[in-house]
Amino acid sequence: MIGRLNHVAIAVPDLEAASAQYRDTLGASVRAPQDEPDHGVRVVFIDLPNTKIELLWPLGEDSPIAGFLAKNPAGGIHHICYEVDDILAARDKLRADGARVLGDGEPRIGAHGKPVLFLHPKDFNGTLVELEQA
Ligand SMILES: CC[C@H](C(=O)O)C(=O)SCCNC(=O)CCNC(=O)[C@H](O)C(C)(C)COP(=O)(O)OP(=O)(O)OC[C@H]1O[C@@H](n2cnc3c(N)ncnc32)[C@H](O)[C@@H]1OP(=O)(O)O
Ligand SMILES: [Co+2]
Repeated sequence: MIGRLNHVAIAVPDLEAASAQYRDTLGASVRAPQDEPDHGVRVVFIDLPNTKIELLWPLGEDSPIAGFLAKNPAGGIHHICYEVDDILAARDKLRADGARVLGDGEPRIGAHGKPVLFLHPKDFNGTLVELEQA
């Protein structure tokens, strides 16, 4: 079911500093910030030869990453995103296997304009998993 690793997301306390570090110190290709108000984050994508890094910064009062940053003030790996061919079929199988699909279970459009879903970290070895329709 899961396919390519689409991105690894890192929550950061300072998006400009993290972007500059990846661009200047690590010599990576860093895209411009994009606000995702529906998801309560501002994101910066970093293109790697085999996947992407998604830097996440909280946008708005009730950002879903605010709690994570409060617990991890220096930042940290927040989630991993796998691609799936059919996100609704994936959702239904995951539910049938007892995994918790977050939110109301309906895919929402993510940062790449594709439907995404999130799976509870407690069901996947303490790792928040995002699925993105390939
Ligand atoms: C623009 C879209 C973009 C894209 O790629 O397309 C994105 O990726 S948007 C990313 C931001 N959106 C989300 O993360 C949505 C899904 N996340 C959630 O619904 C919440 O963050 C949730 C439910 C995972 C955690 O909620 P909260 O922060 O309120 O913490 P809880 O106390 O409810 O957490 C319960 C339990 O889980 C642990 N936890 C929380 N976040 C993570 C995490 N990122 N990785 C691993 N574990 C996590 C938390 O520590 C609690 O554990 P406990 O042992 O009970 O303390
Ligand atoms: Co993501």
